[in-house]
Parts: sequence; structure tokens; C-alpha cells
Amino acid sequence: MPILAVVGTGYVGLVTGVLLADFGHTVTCVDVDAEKINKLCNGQIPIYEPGLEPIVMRNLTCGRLHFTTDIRVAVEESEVIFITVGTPPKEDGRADIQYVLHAAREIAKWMNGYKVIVNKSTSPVGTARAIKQTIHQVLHERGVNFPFDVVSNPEFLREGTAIQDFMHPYRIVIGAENPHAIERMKAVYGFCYKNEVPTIEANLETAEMIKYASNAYLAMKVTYINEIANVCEKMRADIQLVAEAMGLDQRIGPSFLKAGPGYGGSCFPKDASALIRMAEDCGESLQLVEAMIKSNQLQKLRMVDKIRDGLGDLAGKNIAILGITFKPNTDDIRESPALVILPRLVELGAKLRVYDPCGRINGERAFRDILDSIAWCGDIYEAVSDSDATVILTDWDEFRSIDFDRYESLHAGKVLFDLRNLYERQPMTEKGFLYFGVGK
Ligand SMILES: NC(=O)c1ccc[n+]([C@@H]2O[C@H](COP(=O)([O-])OP(=O)(O)OC[C@H]3O[C@@H](n4cnc5c(N)ncnc54)[C@H](O)[C@@H]3O)[C@@H](O)[C@H]2O)c1
Ligand SMILES: O=c1ccn([C@@H]2O[C@H](COP(=O)(O)OP(=O)(O)O[C@H]3O[C@H](CO)[C@@H](O)[C@H](O)[C@H]3O)[C@@H](O)[C@H]2O)c(=O)[nH]1
Repeated sequence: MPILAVVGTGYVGLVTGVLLADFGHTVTCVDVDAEKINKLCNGQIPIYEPGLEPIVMRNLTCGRLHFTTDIRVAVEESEVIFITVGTPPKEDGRADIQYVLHAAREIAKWMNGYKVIVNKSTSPVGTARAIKQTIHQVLHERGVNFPFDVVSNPEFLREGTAIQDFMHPYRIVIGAENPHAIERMKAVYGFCYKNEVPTIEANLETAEMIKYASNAYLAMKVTYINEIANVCEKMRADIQLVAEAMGLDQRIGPSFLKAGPGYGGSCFPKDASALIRMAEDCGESLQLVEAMIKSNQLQKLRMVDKIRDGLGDLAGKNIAILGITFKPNTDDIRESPALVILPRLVELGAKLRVYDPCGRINGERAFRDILDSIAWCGDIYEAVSDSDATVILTDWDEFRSIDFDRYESLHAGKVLFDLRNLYERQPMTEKGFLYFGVGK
């Protein structure tokens, strides 16, 4: 059984390392962030991911899982080394692979025998070859000649459901040049999944492209349903029934058809832009993906128009905001629709009373320019107290069961902008609410 190392202990690295350990592998997770590693060594989880903490504790205790800032030991002791560092967007939309190549250089510095270097970071086509070249160069500088293979093994987990996604992936993609590397990867995953998960073996370029093509397609599904929702609103049609009926067609499928305020997160936006640049670099244009990005930006602004149309002049209005994270069950607010919608509401004169079950710490940082207009609240009812209207921005489960009797007793304005369609219009209207959903 190969000993494993994971370089980069963020969302993907931590989940990968911890769950591979839970499947029985010996894993060392490395990060350059000493504070993060210190916390993890003490069993504290630096991110919010439901269910992860007990699994970390369990594997730390039984000695299969290690955290360190010392990449040397991790590399020397392992045979298969995953790279899971960030690939953030550059200003021109391209993915910045400098952290991936830096990790590759660090690995090459301490290689002491055959290694499989597995890139799990979402990286443009050509990155695996660049990793290979980087490692060759460092080994050459060191005057050594250890054999190694580079594998592209994109990750498809979602934040908030990362454990379930990692334990039961739809597929495993292994891009490699050498059958021996594929065999070592099968030794890693076959041990976990008993070969029950479909595995796609491909060349490096194909594996890298599968990740971008998948993310852009999912983002396009969301954007498509949002556009149809906008038309439904004008035509007395109900997007939820439209989506349900569409989804029953197996060729379409029911997932990623929930209309809302636009997609966000650390992946869809940056990966769509990177895909467009990748296409441009080889003389092609991806017009659907380009249109999707524009449409998604408009969708976020459209939510502001919806609120302004429903409430009138926003100057001096108190608006309760329920949810700022880009989706439920995460503390991540990267590219969240809230980042566009909240500053615009403030610009229009509104005061915001914000509650998010997990997003406050990241929110305080992201909204530092408008903090004077934000009151952070500890729960739903504190947020809605004395407000003129409530906006549901994230589909956290606790927002599905608001106690509306309590809501009324807090002098909360009976105007609800339900941007995740958690409620039905008719019962809300019967309760005396002015109700605005998306696409119904
Ligand atoms: N977040 C997701 O849900 C998700 C899902 C699938 C794929 N991805 C992709 O996976 C990659 C990682 O994403 P993330 O969200 O986990 O990022 P992240 O920012 O949460 O974590 C990256 C970590 O790498 C560390 N790091 C950077 N350089 C390092 C180095 N040289 N050595 C050791 N550690 C180093 C950072 O300190 C950080 O802790 C990205 O390419 C992303 O697109 C993310
Ligand atoms: O029907 C839907 C589904 C999603 N969304 C929005 O789309 C965004 C992304 O959601 P989701 O895909 O669940 O979250 P991520 O954690 O960003 O996961 C995506 O990005 C990851 C990083 O690449 C991939 O690994 C995953 O497969 C891919 O789903 C969020 O803003 C959601 O609110 C909708 O509005 N409607």
C-alpha cells in the first residue's frame, strides 16, 4: 500500500488527506500555513465542513494521519504525493498555477526515489506537463535522476457535502502517461472504493479538460434555469414545476436546476473564466461559456432590482439579510452573490441586518467597506426585528422553517424576497406577506 502525502491542506487537501486516512491509508498533510497546521495537530478544523472534525480526530488518534509544515519528511516518506494547492484567477481570468509549480519544485527538492506526483488542483491543460518539466529541472540541478510519474486526477467534491462526495464519487479520472502510474493510483483508490467507482483513464490533457468541461456545464445548467426563471416571472409560469418536469427527462436530469440569485463559489466563476482563456490561447472561442458568465453577473444585479422594485426607495430602509455564503453548509463566501448584492443595497441607502450561521468571520473581512451599514445578528429573529423586509440569499436549512408568528411579533416587515424559492407564494400571501420568489 503506497504511503501518501498531500501538499496543500485547504478544502480539497484536508478532505482528501483525512478521508484517504479514514479509508486506511497512512497520510501526511503538508501546508505552508503554520497556524493552520498547528490547529489541525490539535484536532481543530480551520474550515467549516459538516462531519469532518470527528474523522480528523479519529485518524489523528490512531496515528494514520499527520499534519506538518515540513515537506521534506512528507516527501521522503511517501510514494504518492498529491498536490492540492490553490489555482486562483489571475487578473486576465487565466488560472494562476504558480502555487502548483512551487509545490512541484519543493517536492523535487526532496525526492529520494520513485514518486507519483498527482495534481488534484484544478489546472489548465498543459499543467501536468509543466509539473513534469519543473521536476526534471530541479532533479537536474540537484544532479540526481530519480524516476517519477505525473498524474492528473481532478477533484469533483462540493463544499458542504465534501465527505459524501469524496466517499461516493460519480467517477475517478486518472490522467497519466505511464501504465505503472495508473496502477499505483488504482492501488490508492481501489483500496478505498473496492473498484466500484467508474474510473476514466486518459491522457494528461484529457483529464485536465474533463474538470473544466464539467464545471462549466454545471454552471451553465444553473444559468439556463435562471434565465428561464426570469421569463417565467413575466408569464405567470412557475419555474419550480418547469424544472421538476424538465428533470424527469433522464437526458436532462433533476440536479442543478434550482433557480436563484446566480452561482458563486471558489470554483464555477474562476474555472469558467480560465476555460475561456484556455480556448482563446489555442485560437478557439467558447461563446456559450462567455454568455453564461455575463448572464450570471446580470442575475445577481437583477436581485437588487427585484428588491428595489418591491420595496421602493431603499434610502433609510432596514433590510434583514438571511445568508451570505455562496451555498449552505460552508463558511465560504468567495464569489457569493452577497458580495454583489449587499454593497449595492447599501449604495442605494439601505441598512442591513445580517445573519448567517457560519459566514460572519469571512463576511466581516469581505464587507469591510460597508461595515457601518451592517448590523451582525446572532439568529434569524434578531435579524428580522424592526426590519422593513427580509431577503433570503442562501438556502441554509434553518431558513426553511421560519416561525412567522414570532416574526410578526418582532415588528418585522411583511415583505419577503425569497431568492432561493424556499417558500410558496400562496401560503405567504395568506399570512399577509408581499412575496417575491425567483421565477414564480
Ligand atoms: N474548494 C473546492 O470545493 C474544490 C473542489 C474541487 C477542486 N478544487 C480545486 O482544488 C484546488 C485547491 O482548492 P482549495 O479550495 O482547497 O484551496 P484552499 O485555498 O482552501 O487551500 C490551498 C492550500 O494550499 C496551501 N499551499 C499553497 N502553497 C503551498 C505549498 N507550496 N506547500 C504547501 N501548501 C501550500 C495554502 O496555504 C492553502 O492552505 C484549487 O485548484 C481548486 O480549484 C476545489
Ligand atoms: O441548482 C443549483 C445548484 C447550484 N447553484 C449554485 O451554484 C453554486 C455552486 O454550487 P455547488 O456546485 O453545489 O458548489 P461547489 O462547492 O462550488 O462545487 C462545484 O465546484 C467544485 C470545485 O470545482 C466541484 O468540485 C464541484 O463538482 C462543483 O459542483 C452555488 O452558488 C449554488 O448556490 C444554484 O444556484 N442552483
